[in-house]
Amino acid sequence: MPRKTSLEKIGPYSPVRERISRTGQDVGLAETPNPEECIAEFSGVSKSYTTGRVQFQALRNISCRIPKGQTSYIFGPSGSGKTTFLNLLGVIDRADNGSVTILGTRVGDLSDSAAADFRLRHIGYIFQNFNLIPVLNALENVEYILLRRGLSPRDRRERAEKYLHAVGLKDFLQRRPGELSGGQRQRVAIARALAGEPSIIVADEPTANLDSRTTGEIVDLMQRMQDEMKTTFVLCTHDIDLINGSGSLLRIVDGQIDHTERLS
Ligand SMILES: Nc1ncnc2c1ncn2[C@@H]1O[C@H](COP(=O)(O)OP(=O)(O)OP(=O)(O)O)[C@@H](O)[C@H]1O
Repeated sequence: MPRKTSLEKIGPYSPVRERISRTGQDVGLAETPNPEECIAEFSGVSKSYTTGRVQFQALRNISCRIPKGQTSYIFGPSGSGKTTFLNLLGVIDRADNGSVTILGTRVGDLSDSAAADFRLRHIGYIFQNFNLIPVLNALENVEYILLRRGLSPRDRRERAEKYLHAVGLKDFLQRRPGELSGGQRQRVAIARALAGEPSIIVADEPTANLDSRTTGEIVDLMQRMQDEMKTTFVLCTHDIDLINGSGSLLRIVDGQIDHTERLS
């Protein structure tokens, strides 16, 4: 029987088959990019949550690598463990077992204050509900992260303007989040994530609160920013339409990675 191509193995997600061109090569966990081409590695990672007396295993013995300078899509149905995965990669939470290594640092071994410092220096975040500070305007929202990183007022202003211009908000710098559309708010959040010039940007369902036209614009923007700046983006979604362009796909089902794919 002929060997199934990797996209055929994706099975019920037929839009992927239709929409994504590919190398046809199933990467396979053992063959995922060489360690030197990777920015992060999960090794035997498990994570469970306890509610009352019930324990739920959200991630089971996950091993994978995240390639540097590309977009990786963490794709899977609701409840499959995508956010849990992203929280470990974003150093927001710690694994129960196994290790998460980012830029050569086993982040689970860091103290709370060292983890906070690591997040500030290396990770940018984009959330589905934008998480902007309502009393600050667009410029100040972006400057705030740079203030925390110790940039001078002049450097903060220059850098915040540069990234807000890059995401198409040149004329909206003085607007507060409440005076911006959903798409514009997410553009501010993307500018904020980029402005810190982090090693990795993690984006958890970044278009979940946007209409389909705005979703397309935001997806294109993130792709363009990734192409131009060669930042590593890791984006989790249950929406196949977000998977656009090149990079890697990791599908999570029931807390396990059941498929990896190099996209082109
Ligand atoms: N803090 C928590 N306490 C208890 N259970 C949790 C907690 N966080 C997540 N879970 C459970 O762990 C599982 C994985 O959740 P997770 O949010 O990682 O999935 P997801 O793939 O991101 O889902 P969605 O696409 O719906 O956001 C789910 O069954 C969820 O109910």
